[in-house]
Amino acid sequence: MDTTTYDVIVIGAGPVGENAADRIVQGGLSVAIVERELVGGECSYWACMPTKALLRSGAALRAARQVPGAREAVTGDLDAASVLRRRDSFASNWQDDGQVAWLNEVGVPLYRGHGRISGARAVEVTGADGTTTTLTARHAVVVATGSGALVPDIEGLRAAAPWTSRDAVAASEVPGRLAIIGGGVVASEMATAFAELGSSVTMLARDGVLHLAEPFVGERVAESLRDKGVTVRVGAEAAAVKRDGGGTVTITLTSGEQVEADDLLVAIGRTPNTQDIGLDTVGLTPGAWLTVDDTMRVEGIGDGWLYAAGDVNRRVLLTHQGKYQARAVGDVIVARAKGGAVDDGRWGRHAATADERAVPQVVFTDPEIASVGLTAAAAENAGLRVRVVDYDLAATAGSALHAEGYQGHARMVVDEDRKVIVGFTLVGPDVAEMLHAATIAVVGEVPLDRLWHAVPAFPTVSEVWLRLLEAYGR
Ligand SMILES: Cc1cc2nc3c(=O)[nH]c(=O)nc-3n(C[C@H](O)[C@H](O)[C@H](O)COP(=O)(O)OP(=O)(O)OC[C@H]3O[C@@H](n4cnc5c(N)ncnc54)[C@H](O)[C@@H]3O)c2cc1C
Ligand SMILES: NC(=O)c1ccc[n+]([C@@H]2O[C@H](COP(=O)([O-])OP(=O)(O)OC[C@H]3O[C@@H](n4cnc5c(N)ncnc54)[C@H](O)[C@@H]3O)[C@@H](O)[C@H]2O)c1
Repeated sequence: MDTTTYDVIVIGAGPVGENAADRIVQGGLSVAIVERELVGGECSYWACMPTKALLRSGAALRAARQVPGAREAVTGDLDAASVLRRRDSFASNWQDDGQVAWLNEVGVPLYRGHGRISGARAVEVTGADGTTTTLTARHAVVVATGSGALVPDIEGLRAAAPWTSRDAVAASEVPGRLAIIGGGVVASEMATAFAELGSSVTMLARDGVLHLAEPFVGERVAESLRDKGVTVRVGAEAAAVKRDGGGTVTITLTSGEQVEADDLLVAIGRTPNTQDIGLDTVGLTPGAWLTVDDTMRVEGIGDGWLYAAGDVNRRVLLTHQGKYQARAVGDVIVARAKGGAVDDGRWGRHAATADERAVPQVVFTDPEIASVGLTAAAAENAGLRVRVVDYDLAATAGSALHAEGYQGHARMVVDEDRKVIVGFTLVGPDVAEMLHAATIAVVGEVPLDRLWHAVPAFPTVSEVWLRLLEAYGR
């Protein structure tokens, strides 16, 4: 058995592990990274990038069809084979050479294999050929092992070989009939993509469509899915699943009704990849999410050598937010190792403060949903004195130019005591790129009377900022 020592060991080379390692090297420490599958993680091969590639062609086609002049030039339907090929290229054909080359470039040695903590500051790596290498860390171990799809205990479900998000994202064919259990982000995006690619989709949205967002979000996405021919069944819950010899899947609902499909996607959330990473060797529970403080240090570990960033700590299951945590964790490990000052107060360099109240997210459905911070309901639940201002995005000059029949909506949630925006939601075509202005307003806690002087250019959809402030009373 080979034993090698580094300042820091990172387990998991997804976007978060890669970024943490990079930051640690930039800080002047040595670091090794352990990866059991593909360097780049879920996001690169089975999540963010390939899903957005699956959705982009449909969005481009819709956009062209909404503008006279361009509309006449578009004569056919989506070419599914071509969409899938483009998806393949955005998943780098499930090869990680490019990302491995990047690790080499930044000076991070890669250990391929399954990583397990084997005691304080020790990680055992088991390679595909069964050989083991023990890595020891002088300062810290960072767990960035991410999450996997959660499959519920529904009678017959596992035996029916359902799709998880990985299967949907990497599908080589478009199923004739696709049923989806779930009404969240994966379910909504995949229902959009497969409906546009030609599947007949049934969505079993037990708790509603995107039900944690502002209420108008789910309403608009559900309406648009129905317009695409998707059967959206809010409140429907699967009780049993069976796949027959011919391959047809039958889902029996708790109401007794049955839904038939060729494939069934389960998209009801995630489970942490912590079942087999040696948590028991340091007194933690295998299979549990890792609870961390604002510097991503795992709670309950002796002298604090263990950190967890990204999906695995459950703070926010988004790539950009995980990478933000990775920057904080990389920098704080370096600071602590070198005896430097630790800036872990609110909005400090070593704290992922934005995770609490300023998380931006774009859901690439039709219409797109772009949101940051708290919904009105969440702000009220947090005890804030809230004022909600709504505006019809279609009433801006920019939106009329952008597309014929543009439909959209904006909501600004104001903390009345501080006169700052704490939440912002946009629904409409191409609103994704408008989100960052709202993120800056929320994170910067920009007072509304100063925001008045941030004048949106004419004629853009961003003029909604002016209209919202006028509606507020400026
Ligand atoms: C379908 C889908 C679409 C998504 N779309 C978006 C989006 O558009 N935008 C967005 O921001 N987020 C999106 N997400 C969420 C995003 O994918 C995750 O938040 C992100 O991948 C988390 O990064 P991570 O590095 O924490 O984990 P992961 O990306 O899961 O990477 C963890 C890595 O650790 C490795 N690993 C695990 N255990 C071990 C072990 N014991 N030893 C060695 N290696 C190990 C894994 O192989 C993996 O490579 C999407 C998620 C899904 C499922
Ligand atoms: N564009 C993006 O940012 C993007 C895209 C896809 C995924 N993601 C991330 O990936 C994560 C996983 O997405 P997801 O859609 O799997 O989870 P989710 O948490 O977004 O949605 C899960 C849905 O399943 C429902 N549900 C839970 N248990 C159920 C059950 N037993 N039966 C039926 N329905 C049930 C919930 O009510 C919810 O609507 C999300 O946290 C999200 O942040 C992000």
